Amino acid sequence: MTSSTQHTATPTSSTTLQNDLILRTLRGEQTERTPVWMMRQAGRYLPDYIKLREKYSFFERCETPELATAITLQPIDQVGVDAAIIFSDILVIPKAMGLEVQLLEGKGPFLPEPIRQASDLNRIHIPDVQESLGYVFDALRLTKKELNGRVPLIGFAGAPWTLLCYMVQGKGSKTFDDAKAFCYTQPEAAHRLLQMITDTTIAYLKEQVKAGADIVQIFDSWGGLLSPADFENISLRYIRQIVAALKDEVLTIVFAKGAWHSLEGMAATGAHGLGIDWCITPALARQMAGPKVVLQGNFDPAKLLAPIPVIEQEVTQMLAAFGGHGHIANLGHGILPNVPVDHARAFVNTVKNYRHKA
Ligand SMILES: Cc1c2[nH]c(c1CCC(=O)O)Cc1[nH]c(c(CCC(=O)O)c1C)Cc1[nH]c(c(CCC(=O)O)c1C)Cc1[nH]c(c(C)c1CCC(=O)O)C2
Repeated sequence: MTSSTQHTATPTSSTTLQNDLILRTLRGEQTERTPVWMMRQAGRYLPDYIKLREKYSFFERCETPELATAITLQPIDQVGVDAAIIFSDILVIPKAMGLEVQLLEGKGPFLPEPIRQASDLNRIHIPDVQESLGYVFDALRLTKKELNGRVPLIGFAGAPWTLLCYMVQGKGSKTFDDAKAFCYTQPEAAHRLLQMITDTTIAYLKEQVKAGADIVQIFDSWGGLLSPADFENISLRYIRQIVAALKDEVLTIVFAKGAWHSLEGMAATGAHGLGIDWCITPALARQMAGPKVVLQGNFDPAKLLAPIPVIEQEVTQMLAAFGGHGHIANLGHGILPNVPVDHARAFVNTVKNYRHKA
């Protein structure tokens, strides 16, 4: 292990990294093979994670840097992905802003006192991120040290719209209709909330970069619930602010699930990479996003439940469809909890063994 002094981030330099494939890809360089990682790779489907879950609550796991680091490293050691993503959650932001957030076993997030009207905004604030989220930065620093240059480290945050969904609805939902109703009936309060989340997220991600994140990804898991016009007005305009504030300091990836209609607008934010799900072909995504931006995705996570030979065949087809350049192999959404570890490994190894024919 290297020195115990604090890590000084050098986000654009990869000289100390043994595997910098994903960084070079995001910078637009041609690489010897396609890099690969999996959204939600830390946790859920890994037996060692499930053991930790019996001993510590979800937020204990997030807030104890030694636990967060151990969980972050599990897929590096056990599945062989080309990047680590810090173990944390998008809901640490609503918590830091002053809302109570619970994670109910088997049920998901629960916020007992959600935001429902303008006066509720008095209950939340833009936090000092060092004070309220210092544990995330500690976890990033410790993970960076433990990784010892093996692979780059990805930091992340939820997009403001996706965080509003949980802060207003108070729990998971297929439609987030209370969150939408809030935006459509009280637009002034909704935009005030979105701006507060945006300001917090910018400060938060900047500190993640200082603590060692080589890449930051913005997860807009519920972007696809909005019409193209509403996506622009409620989601993309805030993502644009976040990317603008970060893109000269760190490599950025925007993943707005289901919002493929706005790939052109997302590319125009200047993000280095855009995540896509399995409901769009690589060719159409490339056409919409333009030639420059890197595309990340887009394997259907449920297909990891298929037999291994099927996974190998379908991953090979996906890689061919992306054409070899400007692509980071990933799933089109998070890995499912019931995926066998050797199926996840088959996904990763198929990418690693594939060579695109010139
Ligand atoms: C919407 C969202 C959340 N959290 C996240 C998103 C965006 C990505 C997506 O759409 O999947 C992001 C997230 N959550 C977690 C990570 C860790 C890093 C990684 O492995 O990618 C990341 C990147 C850990 C977690 N966050 C959570 C778990 C599972 C809880 C547990 O294992 O006890 C993990 C490993 C809990 C969580 N947190 C959230 C939900 C809906 C749930 C419950 C259902 C679920 O398991 O996904 C909110």
